Amino acid sequence: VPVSGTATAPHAAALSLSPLHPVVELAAERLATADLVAAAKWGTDSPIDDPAREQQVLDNVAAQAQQLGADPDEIRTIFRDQIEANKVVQRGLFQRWTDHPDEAPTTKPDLTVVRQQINQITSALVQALADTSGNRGTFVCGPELALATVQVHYENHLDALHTRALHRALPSICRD
Ligand SMILES: O=C(O)C(=O)C[C@]1(C(=O)O)C=C[C@@H](O)C=C1
Repeated sequence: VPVSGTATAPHAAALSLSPLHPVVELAAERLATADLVAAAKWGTDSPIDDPAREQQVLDNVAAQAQQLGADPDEIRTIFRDQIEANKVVQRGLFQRWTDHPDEAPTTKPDLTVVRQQINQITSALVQALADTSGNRGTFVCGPELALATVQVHYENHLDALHTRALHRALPSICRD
């Protein structure tokens, strides 16, 4: 079944009824990195909130949007939500690890390496957003977003925390 025109997104091949599936899938993949970020920061002086890094992410996505002919301000707004959602997961995990120290991570990923991974997903997500610009402005955007969210939820076996965060990531995807 031919789906949306997102040949550049690696996961666009997934069978889906929703053209927004790649967008929601990449948002979920970006949220999955929050587990690694949290593990990298746990027990260190690095705070969950890093405004300088956020600025860097937002400036990068705006520049990429411009190159793709997408609206930089719209992409910035969408990524403010991706970042807030990422922090929902990080805070949730810190709380869990504080309450249950036996569940805390025993290995510490390198934050620099994790951020390179985030950069790749971020870039693929900007591309998917540019590819679906038309879809995101129609009256069926909401239903298509809801359908893709249900599908990604089941495909990725999201737990309650990541489900809550995914919903935090999506309010700015549809234009109206
Ligand atoms: O890179 C980090 O330190 C992260 O926590 C990830 C991230 C993001 O989503 O890009 C989220 C929160 C921080 O304030 C900065 C960036």
